[in-house]
Amino acid sequence: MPRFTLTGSHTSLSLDLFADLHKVKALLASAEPVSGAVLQALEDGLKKAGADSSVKAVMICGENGKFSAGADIRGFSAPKKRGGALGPIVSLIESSEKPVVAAIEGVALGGGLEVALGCHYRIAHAKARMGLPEVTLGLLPGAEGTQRLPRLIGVPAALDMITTGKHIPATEALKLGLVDEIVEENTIEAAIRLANKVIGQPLGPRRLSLKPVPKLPNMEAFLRDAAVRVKRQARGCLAPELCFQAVRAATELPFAEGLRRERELFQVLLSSGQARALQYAFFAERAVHRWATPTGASWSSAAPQPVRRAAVIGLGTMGRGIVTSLVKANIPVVALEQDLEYLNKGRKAVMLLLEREAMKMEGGAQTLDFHNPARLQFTVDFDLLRDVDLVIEAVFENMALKKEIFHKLSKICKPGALLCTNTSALNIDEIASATSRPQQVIGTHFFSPAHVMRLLEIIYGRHTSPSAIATAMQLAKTLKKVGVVVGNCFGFVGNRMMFPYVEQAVFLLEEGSRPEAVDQALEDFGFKIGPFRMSDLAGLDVGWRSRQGQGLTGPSLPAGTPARQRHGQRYSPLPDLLCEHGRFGQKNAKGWYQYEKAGGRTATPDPWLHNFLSQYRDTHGIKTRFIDQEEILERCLFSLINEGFAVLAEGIASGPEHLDVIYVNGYGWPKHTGGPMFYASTVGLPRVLAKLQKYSEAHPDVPRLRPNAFLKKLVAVGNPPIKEWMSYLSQQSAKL
Ligand SMILES: CC/C=C/CC(=O)SCCNC(=O)CCNC(=O)[C@H](O)C(C)(C)COP(=O)(O)OP(=O)(O)OC[C@H]1O[C@@H](n2cnc3c(N)ncnc32)[C@H](O)[C@@H]1OP(=O)(O)O
Repeated sequence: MPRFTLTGSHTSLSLDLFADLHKVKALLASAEPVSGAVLQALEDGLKKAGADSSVKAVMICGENGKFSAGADIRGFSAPKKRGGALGPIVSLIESSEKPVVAAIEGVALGGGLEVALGCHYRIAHAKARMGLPEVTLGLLPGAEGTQRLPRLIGVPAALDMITTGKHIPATEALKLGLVDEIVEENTIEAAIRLANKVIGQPLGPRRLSLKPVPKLPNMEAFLRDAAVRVKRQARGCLAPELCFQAVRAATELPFAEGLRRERELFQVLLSSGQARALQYAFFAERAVHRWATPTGASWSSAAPQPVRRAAVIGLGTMGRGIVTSLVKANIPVVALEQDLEYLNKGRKAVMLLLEREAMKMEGGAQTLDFHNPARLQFTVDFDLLRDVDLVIEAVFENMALKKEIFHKLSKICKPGALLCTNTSALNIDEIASATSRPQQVIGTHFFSPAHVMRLLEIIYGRHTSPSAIATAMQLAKTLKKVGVVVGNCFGFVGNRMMFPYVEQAVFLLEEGSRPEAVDQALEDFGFKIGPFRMSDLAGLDVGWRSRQGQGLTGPSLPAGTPARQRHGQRYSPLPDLLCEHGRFGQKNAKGWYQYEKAGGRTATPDPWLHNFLSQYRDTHGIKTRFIDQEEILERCLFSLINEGFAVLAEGIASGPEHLDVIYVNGYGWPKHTGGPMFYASTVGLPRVLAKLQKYSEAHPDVPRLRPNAFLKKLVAVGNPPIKEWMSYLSQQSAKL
């Protein structure tokens, strides 16, 4: 059988849409409008195969063990490039009079999977992954995928894949009927065998466009529930809802009309700002992986050390999540606590988390081996840390305690061991000063719950070695997290930018707003959870202890300090007062809201709090005023963004995408806006500046509302695109 592949000897066919990753990257470097050429080559190839009577079947495969990662994402924002041209090619494949078999190895994603859906048969390697991730890029599968997939695997499974964009393993694809066969050995040979077998068999039943969408006994009810679910999960993101509409069209319209609807919806998404933001977020995540420090260290100059065994100190909320994360990544762990009581409590909690994770993984290829002491050992004996490659300290935020632990580690651990501190704000250099090896001390700031949240903020100190940074970045990858390398300052990047945001939220309460109004505005903007609900969840006492430590409240506050001022700046004692009234948040059923019980999750507005706020305003002579949603958003978001410019100007992060990746992955910032700095670029820096100026004039005692000099400079030079921002930072003003 003559063989026609998309790749191999027809190398030109493997370009762009059908490229393996290596090729996609190569393409990006070239200015050639290759996509059209590839589509043309495909069309020509198919026509040639159709016209050649010696060709009995066609096999489509990828190159270098990968079927296709889909369209070149950068192409969506390129001028004149419009998606959709692939659809007719997929139709052409399907209408072939000779059987076409897709041989799927590696990945078949997006347009790649849509090509496979046009084929009459699909065969996949057992390790292959498939998906329609367009929704994660703010799009929908616009090459007829929303109409073919439901016909093949049914509406519930298709809707799930298309609205979440998840990649599924070949084993699951086989169960769903997405592929006809999976093989452990050579996929291409197996595909050729299959093609030979099906020559001469009728193709009609294999053409998905001719199949009806499988009926459900309760399709209407199913779609109604699904619509509500998708909308709730989308939280303001357009793509999942439009993906849903396209799939619903498949259930209501004939194939050709469904395609028209798919194209219309695709165009709406393509021209939306959200698609641009989500595509920016895709590349931002990859950009932060290419870390560099002011001294020029990077992957190319620093090799990560292997982490064969790790230790975690402290089994509180963070430590438990970190242990779970390490076990899930198959790294043997020693978990250490200060005494047996804490150890037993921690062990129980870790085991519970791991049981739950094991249940989630049931039926999958991987299993969790955590009952074996060689994989997970609980101890109170520091000596067991002698031969670990890496230690993560996760005790509570107390500098003296952390220094004591690091001093001990420096004496006990083997010379090459990496010493990590899971602090959310404390000075890495000061912690490192307690050791004899500051080059091996690094901050690894996990986010709660640590086995779930994707972000790992990696903080280098003055003496941290490049290899320590590379090891921490490699660890992030092993833990399936996104590591972001940042410099050392109070709160690092994430929390430092969060301070002004929370500060504004509380000031808004002083001036007349309510927690539920502020939370609602920010949740409508797309945050997973507003600042007051978040603070109740985290526990109000955490911040209270920290402020006491900083001398901002509590017994060490000098007598006569004005209630609403610290160091000459505006300060709100509201959060302190709530704690003094014994309101610590969810843990004791009252905080900014009231809850059904201690540990309850349902926040209800609390008349006590409303009354307390009006008394507070009376006491301090504050005239209550109505604060609209616009002011809430502008003050909270723009003050956070303003701090972001300060972070960039000080060289704490090497680019705005670092800040965006941190916020999207660690702070619930809505990804479809790209992150705070990308959002600022879409709002327009002149507008951000003007608003900050306005609010700063109204609140001269709030320094964090004063527009940062870097922001002013960017406006002065004409509001350049985000990718050019860093070039306007003078060498002198940046540490980088
Ligand atoms: C009408 C026609 C419409 C078609 C719709 C589409 O096809 S939209 C595109 C759908 N495809 C995707 O969303 C896949 C995106 N890629 C990935 O999920 C992952 O890259 C991967 C394929 C699973 C591989 O992951 P891995 O961790 O191994 O590598 P990286 O993610 O680091 O990627 C390596 C480099 O390749 C670049 N890249 C990958 N896919 C694309 C792509 N589709 N377009 C452009 N570039 C892509 C990626 O950016 C990395 O390069 P860097 O230089 O490091 O940025």
